[in-house]
Amino acid sequence: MLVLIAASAVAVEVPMLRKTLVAGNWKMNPGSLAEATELASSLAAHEARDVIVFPPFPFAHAVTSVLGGDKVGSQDICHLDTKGAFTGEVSGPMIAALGIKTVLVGHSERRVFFGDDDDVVAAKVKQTLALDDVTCMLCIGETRDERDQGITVDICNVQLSKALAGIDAALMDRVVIAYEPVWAIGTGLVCEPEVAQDTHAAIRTCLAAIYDEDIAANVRVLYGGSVSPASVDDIMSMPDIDGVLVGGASLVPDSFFRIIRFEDPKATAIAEEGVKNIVQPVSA
Ligand SMILES: O=C(CO)COP(=O)(O)O
Repeated sequence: MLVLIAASAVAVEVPMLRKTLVAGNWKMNPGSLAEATELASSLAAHEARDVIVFPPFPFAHAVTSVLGGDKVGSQDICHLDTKGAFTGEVSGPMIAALGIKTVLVGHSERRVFFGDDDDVVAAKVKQTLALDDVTCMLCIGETRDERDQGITVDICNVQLSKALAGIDAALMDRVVIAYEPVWAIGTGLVCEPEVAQDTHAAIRTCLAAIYDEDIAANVRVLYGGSVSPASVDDIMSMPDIDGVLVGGASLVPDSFFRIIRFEDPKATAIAEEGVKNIVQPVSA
């Protein structure tokens, strides 16, 4: 994706830069409200980049008070467009009432342990995007068995196509994809950066087929699965990886801070290239 910048009466091309995003999925952690607010408070000082944390529902209000709704996400959303007798469910409007601006949908733990199939995931995407100004972070990814069978891209394509069925192109600026190979989650087995890059590129190809090249180039695609301070820089050096969705390491402040401060060679290179282009002299 290239954008035109007018400088000194010439239009020069610089690559479009997708904004990076680091997200921490706390899952069913930490064990107390005091720990949750302490974790949130320690993060409040680290605002250099886009960062979002997903606390458990009962802690969401307190964490939002510390960090603000822009930096807090909901781990789930009810797939139904209603209120009423649905014990344990949390609706979109309830989430929005907290000022939360991002909802995680389709995490493999929801798919595997709580039966969120592709239809439920699609309904949750719809409920999220029906909320004003709320982003849907849609998780997709293959199991070990599916990778071994060589069907990783097929699985991602099916999950993407089904989750986004009926979602208008105009809403895609409120969708972030999180590619999380199931076998890499919580196992310490990070997907090799080049291997993850191939899948991210395939995800963009799929988005281009569903929508168009522009949307494919602009949607942020994050990687998740055993991301750590040791692996984040290599992962983030890949051209189609725009951020990371972190589980375990997001609960350890020093680890998460290091992840937030990942080295960003793409931004540096693009910034330098942009400056070079913008100062290029006008030829006679
Ligand atoms: O599932 C994840 C984030 O949603 C990844 O978890 P881990 O970083 O603990 O592997």
